Amino acid sequence: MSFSIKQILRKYFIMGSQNCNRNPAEILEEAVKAGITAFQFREKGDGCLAGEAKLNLGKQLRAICQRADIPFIVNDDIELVDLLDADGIHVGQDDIPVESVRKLFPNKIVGLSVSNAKELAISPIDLVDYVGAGPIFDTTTKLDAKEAVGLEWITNLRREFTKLPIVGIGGITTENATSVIESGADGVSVISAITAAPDIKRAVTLL
Ligand SMILES: Cc1ncc(COP(=O)(O)OP(=O)(O)O)c(N)n1
Ligand SMILES: Cc1ncsc1CCOP(=O)(O)O
Ligand SMILES: [Mg+2]
Repeated sequence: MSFSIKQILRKYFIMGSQNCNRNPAEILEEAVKAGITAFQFREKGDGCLAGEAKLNLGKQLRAICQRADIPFIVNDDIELVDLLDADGIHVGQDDIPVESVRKLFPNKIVGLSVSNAKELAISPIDLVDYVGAGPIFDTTTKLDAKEAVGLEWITNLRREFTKLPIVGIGGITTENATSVIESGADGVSVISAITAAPDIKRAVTLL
């Protein structure tokens, strides 16, 4: 894979079966064809799969990304990284510490959620490949999401870290995606803007 992290973050699609009202593999295929630049397998929340069913879906989605040469990132689940030969892992502030993740996977993409200055102060930014900043806007997709922090959070992060790869997350739509990039993010990460889109090709193109 020869992409830079900033290119990978451009149109970063996140999804699990709980986000899909039809076959997740079909949705991912359409999103890949439409031009997403990375995918995160996030099987989490009400109605999500577990155990073998989760692994099997992961294998299916991993294969789609492999064929299209799109980076495949696993959310939270350390064990799945090797089982699915993922390109990376995304963790949050309450997940396995970044120091351990980096030790386990010295050569994989590691992403960390950072939602505010307090979290930033305790985050080993030098150990991660990118930061997921948000929720920028209100979202109903993640029930335990923190309060929306607004575009200002992206502006602040960019001012402090001129070179750090940053992706915005939370409530990002085809209408507000430009404002996230204009505030200094390298890309947008979305769930419902793609999974709930009546026309995935159009949604990804607009993003
Ligand atoms: C790109 C990106 N940014 C942030 C998150 C949120 O991670 P986290 O805070 O650990 O919450 P969960 O997704 O695990 O519920 C993310 N997944 N991806
Ligand atoms: C996983 C996650 N982390 C912070 S907000 C969020 C959900 C994003 O979903 P949507 O793009 O539908 O608002
Ligand atoms: Mg997490």
